[in-house]
Amino acid sequence: MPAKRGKCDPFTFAGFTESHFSHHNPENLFRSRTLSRPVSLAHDPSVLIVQLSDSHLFAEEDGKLLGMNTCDSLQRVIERAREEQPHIDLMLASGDLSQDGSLASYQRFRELTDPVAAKARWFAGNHDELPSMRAACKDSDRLEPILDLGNWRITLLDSSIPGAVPGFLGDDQLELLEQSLNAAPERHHLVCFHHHPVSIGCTWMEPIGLRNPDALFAVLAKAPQIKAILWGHIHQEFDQQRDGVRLLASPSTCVQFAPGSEEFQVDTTAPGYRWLRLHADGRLETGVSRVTGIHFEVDYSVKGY
Ligand SMILES: Nc1ncnc2c1ncn2[C@@H]1O[C@@H]2COP(=O)(O)O[C@H]2[C@H]1O
Repeated sequence: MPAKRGKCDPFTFAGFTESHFSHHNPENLFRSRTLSRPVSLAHDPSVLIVQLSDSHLFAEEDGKLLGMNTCDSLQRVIERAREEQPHIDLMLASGDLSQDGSLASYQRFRELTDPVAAKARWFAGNHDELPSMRAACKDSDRLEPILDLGNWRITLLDSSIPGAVPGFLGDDQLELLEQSLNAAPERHHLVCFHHHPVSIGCTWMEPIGLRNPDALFAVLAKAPQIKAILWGHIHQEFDQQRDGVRLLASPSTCVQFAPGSEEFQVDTTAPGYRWLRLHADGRLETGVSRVTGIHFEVDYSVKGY
C-alpha cells in the first residue's frame, strides 16, 4: 500500500498546513484543459452523465467495506446504469474510488468502467492516493479537470487534504474554478468535488465536510452561469437549492450512510448511482437509481472504518 500523504490528524484536521497541498500543481491542472468552442447542436443537444461515487475498491477483488464486497456492488451498479441509460456521455467518478489507495484498485475501477462507451473523468476523495490514481490513468485524459459537453462546462476540483478526512479547496483549486468560469462565460457550468459544502443533516459528518465553503460560495456568488454543484463523500442522496444553484450529492456504489443520523450509522438502502441530463438551455434533470433484486451483505454492527 502506498505511504499515507501528510501528517495532519485525519479527523480533527489538527496539524494541517498549506504544504498539504503540495500535490496540487496548477501548471499540471491547466496543461491540457479544454477551451470553450462554439457548440454544434445538430443532434440531441442534451448530454447524460452517470456519477459513480465512493466505490472504495481494494487491491484484492474480494475486499469488503463494512461486510460488503465493493467490487461486486460496483459491478452491479454499472450493469444497472448500462441497462437504464441507452447513451452515456460521461462516466464521472466523484472520489473515494479506492479504499486502500492501491494501484490495483484503480486499475480494477478502470477495467470495470472501460466497457462503457463514454468519456471518463475521475477526481480524488479523502481515501484516494493521487500517485496511484495518476499511474492508473496514464495515457488517458481521466484526470483532466475541465470538460466541455454540449452547452455545458464541467469543472472538477480536488478538495482532498493529504492524510485527512475533511476537505478544503486550496487557492489553486479556487483559481482553477475562476479561470474555468471566466474562459467560458457563455456556457452553463457544473462544478464537482468530493466533500459536502453545506450541512447535510448528519451530525457526525459535520466536521468532515468542506472546511472552507465560504470561499467556494464567494466564487459562486459572482458566477450566475453555475447551475449546479455535485459531490460524493456522504454516501446518500441530497438535492437542495441555494441561491438558485442546485446542490446535489449521491449514494455510494457500496455501503450507504443513514440520512439524519447523529452518529455513524449505516443505512439499509442499496448501492446506486446518479444520472444527470444537462440540457442545452441550462436545465438540469437528475435522479438516483439503485440496484434492485440483489441482497448485499452488510455488517451493521461495525461503527466506523
Ligand atoms: N465512527 C465514525 N465516526 C466519524 N467518522 C467516521 C467514523 N467511521 C468512519 N469515519 C470516517 O467518515 C468518513 C465518511 O466517508 P469516507 O468513506 O470518506 O470515510 C469515512 C471515515 O473516514
